[in-house]
Amino acid sequence: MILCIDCGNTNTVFSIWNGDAFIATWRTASDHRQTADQYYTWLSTLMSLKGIQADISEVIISSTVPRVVFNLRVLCDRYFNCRPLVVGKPDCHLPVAPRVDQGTTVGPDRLVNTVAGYDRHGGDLIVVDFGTATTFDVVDHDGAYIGGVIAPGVNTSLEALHMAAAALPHVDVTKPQTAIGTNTVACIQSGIYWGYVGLVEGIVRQIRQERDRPMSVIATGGLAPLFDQGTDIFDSVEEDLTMHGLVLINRYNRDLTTA
Ligand SMILES: Nc1ncnc2c1ncn2[C@@H]1O[C@H](COP(=O)(O)OP(=O)(O)O)[C@@H](O)[C@H]1O
Ligand SMILES: CC(C)(COP(=O)(O)O)[C@@H](O)C(=O)NCCC(=O)O
Ligand SMILES: [K+]
Repeated sequence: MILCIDCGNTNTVFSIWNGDAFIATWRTASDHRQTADQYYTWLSTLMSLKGIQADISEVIISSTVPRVVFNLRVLCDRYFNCRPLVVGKPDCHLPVAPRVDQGTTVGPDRLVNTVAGYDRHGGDLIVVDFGTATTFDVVDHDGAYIGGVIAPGVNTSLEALHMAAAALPHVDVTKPQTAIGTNTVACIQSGIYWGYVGLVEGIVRQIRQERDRPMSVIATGGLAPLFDQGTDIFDSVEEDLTMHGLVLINRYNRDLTTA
């Protein structure tokens, strides 16, 4: 079985691929202080609760938090007796190289989303990922990542507003029925929700204008389904997109070494 790990700035998601399907997915807060032993205790408990035998033979990691990778490597070495494939490292190959400014490091999550999106939809694609940051990845006709957009994430913006304004509480993001809020919480929720709907629609419009061709738009990340309710800009919402990309990249690299 393959263990796929997607570490974002807020959450780290572990999924187990049995060769045909993901048989389990678990989430923990991203924290570089979490040790290999802590990961394993947590993971093995959840696995035994689901009755999953621990025959993990391969691990692939995408991490937007570089410091987390060290302990994840120790986890693989100590408990799964394998060397993980880490997206973005020189020994992890991608089907198509990104075309960006020389010296730029593209977030591994964005590279993985590109591979997954291209596999499912073909080229000329925009992938919107609602994470700690809201990112837009532009995928060329041949599957290359050619750049995109990084905007503050929905919860990141809410937190910044709460921190900066003495009288504004922390609120949870939901879809308000109306744009006009009649109390403070409703006003903030409207600003965030309809503000992000406008941000996504505006950026997609701008990208399409620059590319001057039809482009599909797919959304992923924890908050994608909520925002999908307020716009018809998305052709699909795919919560498993990053995990799907990790499986593809793992297979691609395995095929290269056995070829
Ligand atoms: N289903 C959900 N409902 C509400 N908030 C969510 C949900 N899933 C994720 N979030 C929030 O969205 C933000 C981004 O989460 P996530 O996609 O895990 O980010 P990252 O990949 O950057 O770690 C976080 O603040 C998280 O708490
Ligand atoms: C933009 C990101 C912070 C998004 O990370 P996330 O919201 O998934 O935690 C991450 O992809 C990153 O650190 N990127 C490096 C710069 C770039 O992609 O151009
Ligand atoms: K992400």
